[in-house]
Formats: sequence, structure tokens, C-alpha cells
Amino acid sequence: MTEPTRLTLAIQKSGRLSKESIHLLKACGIQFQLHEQRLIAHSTSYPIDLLRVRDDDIPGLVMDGVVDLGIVGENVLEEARLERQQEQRAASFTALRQLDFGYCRLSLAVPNEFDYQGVQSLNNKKIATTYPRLTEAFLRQQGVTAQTVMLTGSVEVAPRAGLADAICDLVSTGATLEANGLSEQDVIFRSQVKLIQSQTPLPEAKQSLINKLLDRLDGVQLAKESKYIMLHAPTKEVQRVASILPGAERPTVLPLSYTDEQVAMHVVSTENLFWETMEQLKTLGCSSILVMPIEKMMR
Ligand SMILES: Nc1ncnc2c1ncn2[C@@H]1O[C@H](COP(=O)(O)OP(=O)(O)OP(=O)(O)O)[C@@H](O)[C@H]1O
Ligand SMILES: O=P(O)(O)OC[C@H]1O[C@H](OP(=O)(O)OP(=O)(O)O)[C@H](O)[C@@H]1O
Ligand SMILES: [Mg+2]
Repeated sequence: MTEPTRLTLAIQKSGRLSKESIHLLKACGIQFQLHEQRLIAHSTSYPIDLLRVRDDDIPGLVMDGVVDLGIVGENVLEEARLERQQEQRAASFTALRQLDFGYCRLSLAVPNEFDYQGVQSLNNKKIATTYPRLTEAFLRQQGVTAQTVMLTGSVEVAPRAGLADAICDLVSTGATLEANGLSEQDVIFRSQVKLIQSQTPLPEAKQSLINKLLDRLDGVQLAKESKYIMLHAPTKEVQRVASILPGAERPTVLPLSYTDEQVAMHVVSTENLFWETMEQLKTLGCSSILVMPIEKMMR
């Protein structure tokens, strides 16, 4: 008997990406039960097995073809790619989709009292970071010679602890830097989460499972960006109303009971409807304006 075809996908076990990775898979109709201790979770509703690991391990698992797919931040992905290239190990992958979470930037930051006059001020300094290869590549490109000190966590305390003069760390709101008396100077890399695929050739059945998953992901993304808009409009203003609704070239126009003066208009908009547009609609005589989220969509 041949083995049933199942995909393997590596996701972060616990951390900043876990909740949203799982949420996204569930929105794609992939259900599974997670047990805290278990490394592997089998989906009962889609032929896919989740491998739950530290995010640092995800690029390598994909690049070595141990798993078919991975969900990981571009910061970790690019650092792993540079490291493996230097070591002449397999470093290729196929980027399938940018996912809409895990937005952050990798930035150089110095203590507030540091007299920073541009990246040249870091010449001959020590820089603590979890991303030495990305940092070194940037410094090299800028013609700066500095020493990187590799730390896997608590990078922001390195200057205070006397381990380094500056840091290169992930920033989102900037609260961590501020709390540690550091100021952000140069952004060296902007990151979000990616879905990646191994370059190991797959049997057709597996590839078509991936393609189906991608269609579902696109549907979730499209639904997230879209709104269903319903309103009552004066019959004579239908054209003008359609022209100010985002993405409403062909609205559905329906008659209303007991009146010819007004019609109902329904529109799927690929943009949000701003308050300013709602106010404009009201000025045109529209009423009962409803803006609703869409759960699923397929073109
Ligand atoms: N402040 C932030 N805002 C948004 N995204 C972030 C932020 N910090 C990190 N990220 C993204 O989330 C990823 C995971 O961050 P997390 O802190 O959970 O990693 P970790 O501590 O290395 O976890 P692991 O134990 O899996 O190695 C980062 O690699 C980055 O892509
Ligand atoms: O600019 P901010 O919004 O403050 O975010 C930046 C912080 O977020 C990340 O750490 P995280 O909170 O994931 O904790 P960790 O360092 O323990 O992984 C990152 O390593 C920074 O320390
Ligand atoms: Mg990690």
C-alpha cells in the first residue's frame, strides 16, 4: 500500500509568530489539536502535518528539504541564508507568499549619550546582535569595520552590561529601546512573515495540495482586505454614489418596496470605507449605510 500524501509545514512552537500562524491556518480550514508537549500535530481536515519548532530552525528544515513548507520571519530567513551560504550549505528556498503579520525592523541603536554622527561612528566599536551576518553585511556595504558580539536574547541590555557599545536588534514600537535608554539610528532590514517552500521537487499530488492551500490563503487575505457595503441611495444619485465607493464599478442595484425614489446598493469593496466617504454618501442623500467584514472569498 502506498503512503497517503501529506504535506509537512514547520511553524514556530511558541513565540510571537505562533498564534497568528495557527489563526491563519485555521482560517484556511486546517484544523488540528495542539498538545503542549508534542512536536507534531496532524490535521484532521487537510492532509498536512505541523512541525512545531523554534523559529531559528525553520529555514534550515526547509532548505534541507526535511519539511515541505515553513512560516518564518524574513529576518531569521535572511540570516540563515547568509550563514549557510558562508558555510557552503544548501541555502535556497521558494518564497510563496508574504503573510500579513510579524512586521518589524532590524535597527542599529546606541545609548542615548552616544554621540552618533552616522554609521561611521561605529568604526572599531562592538555591536551586540542576534543577527551577526545581516549586521556585518550592512556594515561592510557602508565601509565600516566593527566587531559583532552574538547574543541570542536580551540584546538591549548589552551596552549597560559593558558587553558592547551599540546593538543591532528587532524593533517594532520602539518601547524596548526606550526602556533601555537606547536610541534607534539606522534601519538595516525590514521584515515580515513569509511562507516558504523547499526546492526539493515534489510529486504532483503534493504540489497540488500546496496550490490549493495557496488559493485558500489568497482567499483569506482578499477577504481580510475587503468589505461588503450596503446602503440606500436616491435613485437619481446611483452613478455618483458608485463613483465614490472604492472598487464599485459594477454595484448591485435593487429596488426597494413602496418607493421609486430610493434603491438599495450592494458592493464588495477591496478597500475599507473611510468615515469621510460615509459622510460624503450621507450628503448625497444615502442612508442605512452598513459596512461588513467578509469571512471568505474566492475569485
Ligand atoms: N516586536 C516585534 N513585533 C513584531 N514582530 C516581531 C517583533 N519581534 C520579533 N518579531 C518577529 O517574530 C519573530 C519571532 O520572535 P520571538 O521573539 O517569538 O522569537 P524567539 O524568541 O527567537 O523564539 P524561538 O523560541 O522560537 O526561537 C521574529 O524573528 C520576528 O520575525
Ligand atoms: O520595539 P518593541 O515593540 O519594543 O519590540 C521589540 C522587542 O520585541 C522583540 O522581543 P520580544 O518581545 O519578542 O521578546 P524576546 O526578546 O524575549 O524574544 C525584540 O527582540 C525586541 O526586544
Ligand atoms: Mg528564535
